[in-house]
Amino acid sequence: MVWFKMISAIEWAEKYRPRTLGDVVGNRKAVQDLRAWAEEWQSGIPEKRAVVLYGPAGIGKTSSAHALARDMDWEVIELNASDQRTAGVIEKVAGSAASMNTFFGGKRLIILDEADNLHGTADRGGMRAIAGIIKATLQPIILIANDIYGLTPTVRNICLEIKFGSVQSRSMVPALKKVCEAEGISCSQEAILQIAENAGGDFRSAMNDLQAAANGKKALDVEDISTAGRDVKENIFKAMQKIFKSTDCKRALESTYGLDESPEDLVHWIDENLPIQYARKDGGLEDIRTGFNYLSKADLYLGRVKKRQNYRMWRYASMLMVCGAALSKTRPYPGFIKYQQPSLWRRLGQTRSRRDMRDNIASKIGEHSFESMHYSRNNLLGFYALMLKDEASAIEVTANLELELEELMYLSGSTKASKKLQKIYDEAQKLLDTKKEKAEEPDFFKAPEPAADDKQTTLHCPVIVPEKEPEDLPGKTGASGSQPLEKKQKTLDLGFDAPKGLPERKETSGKRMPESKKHIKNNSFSLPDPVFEKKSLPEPSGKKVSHVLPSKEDMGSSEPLKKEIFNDNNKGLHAPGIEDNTGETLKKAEPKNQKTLFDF
Ligand SMILES: Nc1ncnc2c1ncn2[C@@H]1O[C@H](COP(=O)(O)OP(=O)(O)OP(=O)(O)O)[C@@H](O)[C@H]1O
Repeated sequence: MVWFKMISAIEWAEKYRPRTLGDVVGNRKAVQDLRAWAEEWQSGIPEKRAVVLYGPAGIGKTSSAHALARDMDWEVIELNASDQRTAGVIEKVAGSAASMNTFFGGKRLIILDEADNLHGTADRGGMRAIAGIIKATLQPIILIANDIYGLTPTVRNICLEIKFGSVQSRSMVPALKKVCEAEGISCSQEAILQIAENAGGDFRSAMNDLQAAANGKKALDVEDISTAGRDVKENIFKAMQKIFKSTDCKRALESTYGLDESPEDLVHWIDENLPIQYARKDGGLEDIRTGFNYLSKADLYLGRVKKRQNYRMWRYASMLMVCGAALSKTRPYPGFIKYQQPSLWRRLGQTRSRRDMRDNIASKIGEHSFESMHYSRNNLLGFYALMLKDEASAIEVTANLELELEELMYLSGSTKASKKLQKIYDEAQKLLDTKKEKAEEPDFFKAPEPAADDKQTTLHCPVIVPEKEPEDLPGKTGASGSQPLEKKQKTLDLGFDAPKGLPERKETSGKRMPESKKHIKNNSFSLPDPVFEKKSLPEPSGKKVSHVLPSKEDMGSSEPLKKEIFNDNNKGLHAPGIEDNTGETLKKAEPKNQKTLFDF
């Protein structure tokens, strides 16, 4: 039954999704601004090539974007949160859609839903990719976000910001009525009003509530509507009122049962509001003192719960904090009090984004300097901040760490993106682009990087492998013919494909290599560190042969290596060096009954 309700609830919100901008309920100004921006696109490229629609959930942001496309007769390309939205994917999908014209010359609207939530903050590159696409786009782009501050300042600067507010309940009523009529349900005015008010500005919730209440009914009355509020905060404020205004311990306790707060959270609420509520004009602190006395006892139980993981003791903690706070007053405290959220949470919330920023930068520094994030945060942040004082080194640092503009602001201690910082940032981007281009440039001595989807891996070894199969090579026994060719062919990473069947070169370290070092590694003149890995390759017969990869010394000359590789086909296709000096494989050289520490 519950399952059925959930499925059908989704259906109504979808079924009555606004088709045109005229159907969007409320937010008239936002809709107007959106339409005006779209009209600018009809006569060229507007100053702001993208808009960001932001505001709480369920108020019609996504619907408005789609309705606009329908009104303007634009194609839509959408990248929503369920898609994988890394920088690469964004560039590939949105970037190519933005840079190309449509077949018939019409416009194509690119919608990026939940733009403030690109894989949390893990993919900072995604935001940079978006900024790049917006700056150059030939097609209109709409970003949708709940939290405008979830976008980087760079992206916000280049977008037209359009705020969508909560839908007022009086605007919802006529729209909900229409739905009732369309569904053939007679709904009382009070019932509709109740649903609209319960929704707290979220029109999607109102639609879902209406459908849930009307399920299987022909008429809907106010009694059919669940009056349970949606907003948890409203409940906690009511609970505060019951605790501080009455001396009925039972009622006060009951008011906390339905809360979505654990006793550990509740104690913060009481702790915050007790001195506000029991403050006296005559300066008497007696009630506050008694109240805190009970809170400290409740805190002891909370500590024990944590220590012993015995959650049964929560009940003593709750009893002490709630009843203690309610009964500690010696006289009534009438009048309205604005109860507050625990300031500790507020403070943590306020500094959270800055702490996140600091940690993000520290991890970039850590990666760059091969130090831990913790060490970089405590010891290196200051040095890097000093390096920003000089403009030339600031550009280098920004590029090397791939800092975002706001990270640059943080590290340089600036509260706003000054022209100087913007210049440093732009120069760093240019530097990064040049580096990227250089890395992509086909080098005479460097083989092209294998494509991402190409399952080939390469081994670093300057070997020249003939394009043709080594049929005409002397000493070939035809093993390659009998050996099945693997699709995931492994090659030597000196730029050339290795013969089929060569053992795969494993990454010996899990640590990510910085770009600069990768570049050196990819140079065809650089040799890899020797890799002595035992690998088993299937022999044509199905038997396995153990061997190791060639050592650095063995790979000093490409010509003998080439020959050896192909001359050795009859030995199970292994590269030179797979045998040790005695001519035996390392595996064979291992003493069979070698004792280990555990044997003693
Ligand atoms: N202003 C509105 N006018 C008409 N219908 C609306 C409005 N807001 C929400 N709805 C209804 O709620 C559903 C969800 O709306 P929509 O997806 O546009 O919300 P949203 O603001 O983009 O929310 P989210 O941020 O969660 O994606 C729509 O299918 C539609 O039925």
